[in-house]
Amino acid sequence: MTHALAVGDRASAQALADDALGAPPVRATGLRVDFKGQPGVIAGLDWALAPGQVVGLLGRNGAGKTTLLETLLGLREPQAGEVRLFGQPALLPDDALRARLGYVPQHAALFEDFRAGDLLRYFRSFYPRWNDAKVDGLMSRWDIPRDRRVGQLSQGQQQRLSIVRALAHEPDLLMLDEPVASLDPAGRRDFLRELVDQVLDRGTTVLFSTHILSDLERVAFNIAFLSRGRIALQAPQDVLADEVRLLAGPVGRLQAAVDAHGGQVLSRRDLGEQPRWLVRFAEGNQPTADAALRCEALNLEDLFLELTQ
Ligand SMILES: Nc1ncnc2c1ncn2[C@@H]1O[C@H](COP(=O)(O)OP(=O)(O)OP(=O)(O)O)[C@@H](O)[C@H]1O
Repeated sequence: MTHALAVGDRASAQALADDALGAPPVRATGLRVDFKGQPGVIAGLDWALAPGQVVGLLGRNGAGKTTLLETLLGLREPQAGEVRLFGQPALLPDDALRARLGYVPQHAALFEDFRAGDLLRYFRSFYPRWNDAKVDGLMSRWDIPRDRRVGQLSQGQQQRLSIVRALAHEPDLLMLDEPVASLDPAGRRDFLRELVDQVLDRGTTVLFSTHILSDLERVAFNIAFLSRGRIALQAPQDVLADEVRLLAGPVGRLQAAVDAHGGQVLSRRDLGEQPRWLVRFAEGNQPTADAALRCEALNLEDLFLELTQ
């Protein structure tokens, strides 16, 4: 007879296994966040990020991306479940763990009256490590005047400053909430290059939310789709392109194709003129289209629309 493990048991069993293998940067177990009148914004999420992974988090407005990032970082207490960062409870970080974390919130509550340079000096005092050369390089490359008050910087400059602040102490885990929303295309490209460098140089684990799919398409990030409080799908982009197909045709044909090719149905719309299912097949094992069955690969935007409806 098997027994379902309670979340607490599962979390501690997982913690033991993590300790044996080296704890991952992020491990969420049975995570649940409810808001008044809105239960299940995060709905029993089990998720982990591997060291050095760079994950783009996608989801519609209100899907819960900010809530998820805040909860993963221990800034918001979940109604159920647990988050561990490098094996430590996210809600009880010690100074050493704090120094390993970097966060760029969606609306940076930067100190408006501080001059940009003073703000960085202030944050510098909190961290055992601070890369002055990186800060100087980014401040001049990104054109942020050090002597201007933060409140007088443009939105894009404030966002850049927030990114500089988060990169300066060389965190091992970096979470960014729509970090490029106010950046121009050149700034976005430069930011992405910086992220990639950070990962290549230091093996930083990065999780960032974004709505700008074209940026993701340019870099081979791992993509995670948040929908209905869970990660509906996560894979590197090339794997998504190779393995995920939209099938359209009569339900019987769709089921037959899934059965014959061992597909995993990710979403299905059976109503309407032509039912269509989004299905993941092992590489090289996709059904072929015929007169009764349409079978097509999707670009990131179409995949987003199908998965996050
Ligand atoms: N403090 C709060 N109190 C009540 N409801 C909240 C609170 N914060 C978020 N919510 C609700 O939880 C849901 C998820 O919000 P969240 O900001 O996490 O979404 P998001 O995916 O980051 O959205 P966006 O893409 O628009 O930034 C929304 O419906 C929002 O109204």
